[in-house]
Amino acid sequence: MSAISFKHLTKNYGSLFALNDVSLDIEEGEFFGLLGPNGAGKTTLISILAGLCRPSAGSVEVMGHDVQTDFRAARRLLGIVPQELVFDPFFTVRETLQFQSGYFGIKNNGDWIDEILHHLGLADKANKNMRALSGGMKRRVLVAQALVHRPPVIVLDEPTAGVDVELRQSLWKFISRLNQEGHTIVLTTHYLEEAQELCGRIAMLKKGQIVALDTTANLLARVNNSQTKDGDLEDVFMQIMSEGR
Ligand SMILES: Nc1ncnc2c1ncn2[C@@H]1O[C@H](COP(=O)(O)OP(=O)(O)OP(=O)(O)O)[C@@H](O)[C@H]1O
Repeated sequence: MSAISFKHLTKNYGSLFALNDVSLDIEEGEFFGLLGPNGAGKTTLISILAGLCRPSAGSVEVMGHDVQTDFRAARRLLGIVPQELVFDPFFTVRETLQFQSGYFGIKNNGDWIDEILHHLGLADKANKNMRALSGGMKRRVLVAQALVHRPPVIVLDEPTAGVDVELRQSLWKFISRLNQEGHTIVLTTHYLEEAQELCGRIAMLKKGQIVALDTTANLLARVNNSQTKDGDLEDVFMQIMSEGR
């Protein structure tokens, strides 16, 4: 069974097709990268997956559960780290995570919350109000929030935008560990060197369509190395995006 299965997914706003007949299967245990320029449709794809946006046509399943007809089961299997920082400023970090656990009907989640706080370098911020945190710290809480219910599938939408080097490294170490433990990871990022280092397989989106889907190694091998630096995903990306213009 696939971790995530997008089936003939289309989303249009009038004549603008944010997604145009996208089909894609992400297998259990993969570290998968979703790349594309601004406006390619990455966030739309994730919003439909999260049940925040309805497709115009097609469907999505998370481990066999349809995100529309079987929303609760599908949502429980997913941990989503959104791009935008949205919080209740009056809660502390710990309260935010306890509240999120309650949303999934989980009680006595303190040990796991402590573990997440520790791995994300948030332990000393646990009792601070959300409004008192810096942007980078708030982003760490977003990651923590996505993990409170121990979801097998974790989706990160540009998690390192505006984040310092130290957090990037600790975040990737933690996420890689979760992947090694069997979690499926889906990542969107504009930092191609991160995708190159972390992702086993990559889909590239352009104007709502998949224009490349392959292992990272095969994508890197695609570009003629006499023209480019050896094995640089940025060159591959630029070449693929310029094709068929
Ligand atoms: N509510 C909406 N109404 C109209 N058009 C929209 C709406 N939401 C998204 N779009 C359009 O759909 C297209 C895909 O947007 P989307 O946010 O999915 O791209 P993205 O790949 O996530 O881009 P970025 O890298 O900038 O985050 C864009 O052209 C965008 O302007």
